Amino acid sequence: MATDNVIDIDSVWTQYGDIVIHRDLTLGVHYGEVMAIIGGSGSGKTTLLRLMLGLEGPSRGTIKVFGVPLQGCAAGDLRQTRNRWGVLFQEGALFSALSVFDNVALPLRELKALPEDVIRELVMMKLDLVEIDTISVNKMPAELSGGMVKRVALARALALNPELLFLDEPTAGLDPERSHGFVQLIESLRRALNLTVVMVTHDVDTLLALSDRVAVLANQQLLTVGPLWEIVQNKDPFVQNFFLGHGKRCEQENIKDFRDKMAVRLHAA
Ligand SMILES: Nc1ncnc2c1ncn2[C@@H]1O[C@H](COP(=O)(O)OP(=O)(O)OP(=O)(O)O)[C@@H](O)[C@H]1O
Repeated sequence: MATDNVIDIDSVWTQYGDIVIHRDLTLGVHYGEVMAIIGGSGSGKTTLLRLMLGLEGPSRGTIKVFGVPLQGCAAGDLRQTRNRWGVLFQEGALFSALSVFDNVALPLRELKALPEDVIRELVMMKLDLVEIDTISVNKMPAELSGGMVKRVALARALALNPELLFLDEPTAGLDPERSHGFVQLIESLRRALNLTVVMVTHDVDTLLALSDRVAVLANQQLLTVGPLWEIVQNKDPFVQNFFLGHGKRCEQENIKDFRDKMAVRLHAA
């Protein structure tokens, strides 16, 4: 059945031995939205991300990305589908033995279809997008600040012009100023590149700045999903604790942000 979703998670169970991590979880990610996933430690956020990336299979249920079921599809279809998304792993996860340039070039070289001069042009374009200057192109990851590592990793995630971007704790390890700058960069790029974004985060400021909807995982299930201003009104103790002291701010700022986003979309339509 055709849906308006980029990702369809349908009745998914994840189990390790007797331990159930996800119990009958169903969630759809709409085209063009930023879906944030929150939940307590061990609630299964990273595992859910790994399921959406096809790095693990569920014990039961199905996961489709761009309408392609990740389990049981032909290897070629899976490869093609993977080329339509980019991933920013926690801590950047750059290859320490490769320069900035080679890290970003890697997904392009893996296509085995592009000449080196085209790869050079594309890499420089992506590095420019994430505001990395030409002086840093030949640096090794160990020579970069935490903020630069994130931006290079973002350039690599965008190397193949993805339609879908996965972010795992995008601002973890950054000080508030760098975190704010990085969130602004993601927001401007996702608008400019028309991206659908799925992100796992613990950070309320990141949620406020980026999320259209928030999915809350608790007790092995999807507790609730909706826009932030609606989520903060949920009386579940995890939700109340998560937004402790931020509730009113989330409601006020997010309602305003929600209106702004709607105005942009209505204007664009
Ligand atoms: N391969 C595995 N084998 C056994 N247990 C696993 C495996 N992968 C994850 N788990 C368990 O699944 C649970 C959920 O882990 P997950 O990393 O998804 O949680 P999380 O919500 O991302 O937590 P955190 O916020 O602390 O990173 C944890 O109890 C973890 O120990």
